[in-house]
Parts: sequence; C-alpha cells; structure tokens
Amino acid sequence: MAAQTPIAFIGGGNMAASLIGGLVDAGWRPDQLVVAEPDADRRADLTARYQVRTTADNAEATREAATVVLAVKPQVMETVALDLGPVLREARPLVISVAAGIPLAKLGAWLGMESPLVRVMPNTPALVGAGISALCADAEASAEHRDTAQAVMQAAGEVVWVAKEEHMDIVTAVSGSGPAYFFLILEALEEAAVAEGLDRETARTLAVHTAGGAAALARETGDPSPVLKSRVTSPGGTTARGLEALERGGLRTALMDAVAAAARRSRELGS
Ligand SMILES: NC(=O)C1=CN([C@@H]2O[C@H](COP(=O)(O)OP(=O)(O)OC[C@H]3O[C@@H](n4cnc5c(N)ncnc54)[C@H](O)[C@@H]3O)[C@@H](O)[C@H]2O)C=CC1
Ligand SMILES: O=C(O)[C@@H]1CCC=N1
Repeated sequence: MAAQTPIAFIGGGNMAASLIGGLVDAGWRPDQLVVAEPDADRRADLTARYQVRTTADNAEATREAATVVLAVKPQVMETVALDLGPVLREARPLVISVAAGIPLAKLGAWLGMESPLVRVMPNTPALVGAGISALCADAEASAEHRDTAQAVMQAAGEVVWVAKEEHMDIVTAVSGSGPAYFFLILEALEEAAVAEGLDRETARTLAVHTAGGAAALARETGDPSPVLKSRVTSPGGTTARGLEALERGGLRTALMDAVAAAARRSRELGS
C-alpha cells in the first residue's frame, strides 16, 4: 500500500492553489499533498509551482489521504461527491469542503456519509499566509477532526469558527469574496493616480501600501473604523473632500449592496 498522503485536494483551481501555496510556505512538504485535477495544463502548473503530485483521478487521490479538501465549483460538487462517496465511506478521511453555498447536510447526503465533515470558507490571501478562513463542522465531527481542520487552515492564515452554519453565506460575501472588492478599490486608486500623471509603478506602490497600512493599523490597534477614519480626516482638509465624494457617489451603499448580493448568490448556490 502507498504511504498515506495527509491532504488530497479535489480540484486544483485558484482556491486550491492558494491553499497549497500557503501550506508549502508554512512548511508542509510537497509530498504530503496530492491534487486531483482534470485539466492537464493546470496539473503541470501546480507541479511546476509547488512540486506537488497531481493526478486526473479523484478516487486515486482520495484513497491515499487522511484529509480530503473538496475544492471544485459548487455547481459540480454534486457529481464529484456522488462519485467519491463509495471511496470516502471506505477510507473515512476527514472531508473539508470549501465550496460556497453548499450546506453540510446536502454534502453529507451526496457523499452518503454523516461525518466527519467540515465546511470552510477560505480566501485567496491564503497564498501568502494572510488568509482568513471561517469554519463550521457537523455535530458529529470530533474535537480531533476540528483541530485537524483548524491546523490545515491556520497554515494559510487566521481562522474563526462559526457556530451557526447559516452564517456561512454572509461570511462568504464578506471574507470569501471580499479580497475582490478591495482589488477593485486598488484598481480605481491606481487608475486615478495614473490619470493625474503618476507612473503606473509608483501609483501601484502607493495604493498597495496604503491598503496594507490601513489593514495593519485596524488590526493592531483594534480601534473602531470610524475612529481610525476620523484620525485621517483633518478639518477642512483633503480627506474630508475625498470622503464627501465617496459618500455622494454611493460607495458605502454599493459595498453593502455587494455583500447582500453575494450572500444571496451563496444561498442560491446551496439551494
Ligand atoms: N476563488 C476564491 O477566492 C474562493 C473559492 N472558493 C470555493 O472554492 C471552490 C473552487 O473555486 P475556484 O478555485 O475559484 O474555481 P476554479 O475554477 O479556479 O477551480 C476549480 C477547479 O476544479 C477543477 N474541476 C472541474 N471539474 C472537476 C472534477 N470533476 N473533479 C476534480 N476537479 C474538477 C477545474 O478544472 C478547476 O481547476 C468553489 O467551490 C468556490 O466556491 C471558496 C473561497 C474563495
Ligand atoms: O466567487 C465565488 O463564488 C467564490 C466564493 C468566494 C470567493 N470566490
């Protein structure tokens, strides 16, 4: 029998690659990871980047694993889970799903098993160890299973546990999709600076460091956002004018609408 591989990823797309990059940087050996992925170019890319073993065969990867991370699109999860059910029922690894929207009960029914299942919503900053993952487990997952899931996700950043599974939709809308909202803001800041004559590289450096600095300040002081914002806003100064333009332009409402729309989509994906 082949030596046991601790983690098999089913689906080697953007989210799996971000987690794999984070795990490898955190000290996991590439030979402790295997990725099942149908796309040959994607497999070659993952091997070139992380020296992980890949296969086109989901069942083969699953048979060797102590932990299986399901990282396929929600739309194909049913097919993948129905196919893998018999293998998983025999091998009984810990199963972690990172799919948006798919409830644990539905996944369990497709797999034909009750536990141990952990649902996780990670995000792509996992690639550089700066991810945040929200986790919830089914009632039968043991403390050991929870610890294992937490240890895997902690290699890629922070973790929070969510007591009510129904909250995973709003989590998905805030932290799963959230990096894209911030990238849109970075894009806009860069474009504005370039339009005013700054070279692209300087514009990007200023925008990225400002975003990173704001996040670090919020994290390290723990101060509320309105307080942090007021410290930047000198009376009658530039920030006040900028914030007025943002409120007039509806950025606050647009972001709140974005989160509500993404959460609705998460619920749709699971129904
Ligand atoms: N991209 C992100 O920021 C995040 C994604 N997720 C979740 O991660 C999952 C994957 O999303 P992405 O990586 O963005 O999508 P993706 O499209 O980049 O990756 C999905 C991968 O699954 C492969 N695949 C398709 N059919 C398969 C099958 N039958 N067996 C094995 N692999 C198969 C595809 O070839 C592709 O490489 C989704 O369920 C998504 O909701 C969760 C959090 C954040
Ligand atoms: O866009 C999506 O559906 C996935 C889930 C959260 C981030 N990306």
